[in-house]
Amino acid sequence: MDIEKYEEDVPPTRWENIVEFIMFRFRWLFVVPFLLPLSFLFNTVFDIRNRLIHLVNSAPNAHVRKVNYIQEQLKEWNENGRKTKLVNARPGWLTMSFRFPLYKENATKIATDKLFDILELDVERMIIKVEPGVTMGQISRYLIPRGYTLPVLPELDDLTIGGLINGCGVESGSFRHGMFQHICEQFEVVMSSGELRTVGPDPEGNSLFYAIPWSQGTICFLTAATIKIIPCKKYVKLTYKKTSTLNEMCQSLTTDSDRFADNVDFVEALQFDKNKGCIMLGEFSDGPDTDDEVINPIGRWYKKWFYTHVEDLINKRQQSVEYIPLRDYYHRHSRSIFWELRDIVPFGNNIIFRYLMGWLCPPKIAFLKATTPNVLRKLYDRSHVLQDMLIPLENLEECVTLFDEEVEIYPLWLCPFYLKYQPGLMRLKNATSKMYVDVGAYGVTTKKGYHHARTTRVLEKYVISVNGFQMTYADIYMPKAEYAEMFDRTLYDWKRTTEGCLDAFPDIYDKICRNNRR
Ligand SMILES: Cc1cc2nc3c(=O)[nH]c(=O)nc-3n(C[C@H](O)[C@H](O)[C@H](O)COP(=O)(O)OP(=O)(O)OC[C@H]3O[C@@H](n4cnc5c(N)ncnc54)[C@H](O)[C@@H]3O)c2cc1C
Ligand SMILES: NC(=O)C1=CN([C@@H]2O[C@H](COP(=O)(O)OP(=O)(O)OC[C@H]3O[C@@H](n4cnc5c(N)ncnc54)[C@H](OP(=O)(O)O)[C@@H]3O)[C@@H](O)[C@H]2O)C=CC1
Ligand SMILES: CC(C)=CCC[C@@H](C)[C@H]1CC[C@H]2C3=C(CC[C@]12C)[C@@]1(C)CC[C@H](O)C[C@@H]1CC3
Repeated sequence: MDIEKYEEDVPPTRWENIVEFIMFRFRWLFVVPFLLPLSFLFNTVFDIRNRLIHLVNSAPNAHVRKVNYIQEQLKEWNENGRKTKLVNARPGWLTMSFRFPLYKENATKIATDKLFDILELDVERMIIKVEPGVTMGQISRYLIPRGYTLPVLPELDDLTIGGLINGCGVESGSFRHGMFQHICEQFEVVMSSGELRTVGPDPEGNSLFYAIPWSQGTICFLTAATIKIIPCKKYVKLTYKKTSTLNEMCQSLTTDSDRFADNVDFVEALQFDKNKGCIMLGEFSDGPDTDDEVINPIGRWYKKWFYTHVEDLINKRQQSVEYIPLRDYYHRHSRSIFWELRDIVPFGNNIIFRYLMGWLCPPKIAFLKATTPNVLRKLYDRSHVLQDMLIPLENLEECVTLFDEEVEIYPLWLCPFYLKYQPGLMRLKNATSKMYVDVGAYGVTTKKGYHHARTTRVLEKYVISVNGFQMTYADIYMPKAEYAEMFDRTLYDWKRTTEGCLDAFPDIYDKICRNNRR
């Protein structure tokens, strides 16, 4: 029996329960009048700034200066005797996870957060070179009007290149192209010595190239990444297919996740309860061929939240087809922050609210994070689930059944991705590339018997047993030895030893474990 004690074991007093309830139900009183306008203002100003930078093309010159500054910081740290650990300066409230890093408190903060510009687009080599602070929203806004896109472009606007490479990234193009790390061609990095290096999959330097993904900035600082681009079209022709049993979902998703299929560019599924689900197959398209076909610009402010639209469609028909503007498709889960906004602004999907205030949505995730009151954090600590488990597709049925038994949060996000056999932390144990699926559970659970830490441990143990991986932005309770069972540390440890990282950076486990995050 698991007898470990956790913070969440102390039950809230009656008074705390009442305050939590009020804060949870009425948080919108702060979010709607304050955070929505602030988010809108911030996004507008940042967008104007980016357009100006592109116009004057100052980013490449500024990049050299910014990298020099990082090197100077590291030189000084070396001269001072390498006494502290190194971390990125990006403040905790800006990052895409629920937690704040405690490990940054006494560390030396290196200024990678000043690097947030697009450096170069080369359509002959079909690559884009970007700084690590560039976000998915910035990239899609820049590339799509020029006729290109990233093969894997994760949905939330504020995810950064640095986070998706040093953490990980997955999206509906992943069934064909793999994870975010698999579309990267080169990394420009600064080592703890201050040395600037460019590494790629070619034999010279490839071990460093393969060691960086998932390493959470514990080997070197990423200062730029060169990423593959592909041509795109104006629309995605999206076919929604209802599934009526879990078994049907698993069978169909397996058949549909065919990375060699000519007419499928995106695969994603939503499971709405134990039985009902929807598989969505997307294809790049120039638009409808006939007048009967529907264009649905789902990103517009007055449109229903995407996941509710999907559920409505499958409640009416077994199969439907729509044409969605490409950028609207990529950011389909942004407006409702997957399904998190329903708890924060409960009337956010109401038609009147959408028409009047929808254009201000969504609130910036970073602002929500920075302003989460402590009382609410306690409630979230006890009953908010935020987990992405990456498991072989063949285990999907038992995994969803386990999620249903343990957390019972719907919709569940199901995103198949191709996992290449490659060196690095995500190395496959049986040396064969195969189709995996991300099972994502986001939201507050009311499941009886749910215990934030113990339930997560149950899920973690299951994931290890099927050679799966847990996304490291989420709460991780497994001990270090289990982490080393889940992830292959061979290359990582070798690189850390030979590149002088041991005294320079925290160990990866010390960055991701629950104890070192608030
Ligand atoms: C591109 C690249 C370049 C590299 N270059 C170098 C280099 O130049 N120099 C260097 O030192 N390292 C290098 N490494 C790191 C290298 O992966 C590690 O040093 C690793 O320990 C080498 O082990 P291996 O390849 O023999 O076994 P692996 O391929 O790591 O072993 C596969 C699995 O078998 C197990 N295993 C291996 N041998 C045994 C055994 N005898 N008994 C039981 N289990 C076993 C391992 O634990 C592992 O789970 C490089 C790695 C990469 C990816
Ligand atoms: N669809 C998807 O795939 C989604 C993914 N996510 C997760 O969110 C995270 C990304 O969020 P984001 O806010 O962008 O990133 P974060 O700032 O959270 O960074 C994630 C990790 O990467 C490290 N890192 C970031 N930039 C650099 C750099 N330039 N050099 C070295 N290390 C770096 C950070 O180090 P340090 O701790 O020192 O700051 C941190 O450990 C990822 O972990 C991803 O898995 C979340 C939602 C959706
Ligand atoms: C698609 C994948 C792989 C992951 C999606 C994860 C997101 C749903 C979460 C990442 C950061 C989370 C935060 C919140 C909701 C869920 C995420 C966006 C909050 C906005 C929830 C409310 C809190 O007060 C603040 C949280 C900040 C982080």
